[in-house]
Amino acid sequence: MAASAVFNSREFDRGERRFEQIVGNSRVLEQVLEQVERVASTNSTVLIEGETGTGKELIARAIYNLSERCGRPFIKLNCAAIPLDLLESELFGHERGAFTGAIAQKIGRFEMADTGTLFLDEVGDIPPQLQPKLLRVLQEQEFERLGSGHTHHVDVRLVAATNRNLLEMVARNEFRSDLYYRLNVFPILLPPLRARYEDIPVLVTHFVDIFSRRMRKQINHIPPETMAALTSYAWPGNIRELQNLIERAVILANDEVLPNPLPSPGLPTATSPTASTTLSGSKPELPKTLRESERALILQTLDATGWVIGGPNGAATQLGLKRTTLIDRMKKLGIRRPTRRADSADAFIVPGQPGPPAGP
Ligand SMILES: Nc1ncnc2c1ncn2[C@@H]1O[C@H](COP(=O)(O)OP(=O)(O)OP(=O)(O)O)[C@@H](O)[C@H]1O
Repeated sequence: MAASAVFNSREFDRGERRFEQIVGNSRVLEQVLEQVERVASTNSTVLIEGETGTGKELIARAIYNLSERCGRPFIKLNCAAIPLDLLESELFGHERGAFTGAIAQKIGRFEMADTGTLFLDEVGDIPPQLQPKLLRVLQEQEFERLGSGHTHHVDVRLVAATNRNLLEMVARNEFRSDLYYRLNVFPILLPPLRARYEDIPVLVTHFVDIFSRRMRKQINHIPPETMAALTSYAWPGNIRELQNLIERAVILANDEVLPNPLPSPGLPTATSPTASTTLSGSKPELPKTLRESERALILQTLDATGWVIGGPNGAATQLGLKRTTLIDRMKKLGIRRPTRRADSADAFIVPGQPGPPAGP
């Protein structure tokens, strides 16, 4: 596809093609991949944190692929997808007759992953009553199947992922602190797509390439205004949402031109409930100039962070900027915190019009 030649992707430069499936050229992604390379060869537990759709599973597989355990089992379990009463047996297995319905012996994921890697997705969803058992297997590498007194010894490397804030869960007594510290040996934070918007053009061309080939459709042109719109959208569903919208755009494409899959402001949103809303639920604007794109991105990020500028979760960090640089840009772009007008509970002063300054 012609467009992929236009947007140069650093993934093609990575000499050893160690991260073939991971596309992006932002500094933050580079830093994540540096951490992956550093930890992969060890046997240490890794905790991958990030919003849904940011690529946590891809990172878990990359750790496995670069590790000495590559070629041995890679077993995955999404803890949120299994009913709570079945999770224990799913993890540790059971003997026949261990509970009503246990008509045969079952091997659990820890046993399946022996000598290899276990990827526990949504680890924050492990219920409190199971957490001590998980802690034990991580520390001692031993466990018993349900309904059995026989202790099994395993050699399993754990990679866990979560889109929840485990530290806050610890503070609320929903997650055991000893398990948290055991999981948090080597944390890797995968930032949301809106905090690495430099990755968007290469991801767009990557997915256009994949879907156009799959659908045997030629796409030769991505109009700059389409790319600008995609680059300034907040992507609450992250890369998964981008992937799905590009698939739709390829289906809709005519004359080898990729249409803008984001709904226009004011149009009905039936085709895409997520694509049509920002994190705050407002309609995305489609900027035409670079200045408008920058303004839209800053506004969306401020919106998503509740107008908090500083701190680890603030807009400046999310945008990869120093706090003072962001404040400076906000002043130049006339961005001020929206506020309610005294005469109407629902009316807001339009961002960019005079209003009180943003929060810290
Ligand atoms: N950097 C990337 N380059 C190419 N594709 C990516 C990238 N990151 C994510 N993807 C793709 O986006 C989709 C979502 O990624 P993945 O399932 O790894 O996200 P996740 O964070 O594990 O999501 P969840 O929290 O919902 O389980 C997958 O199809 C994955 O291949």
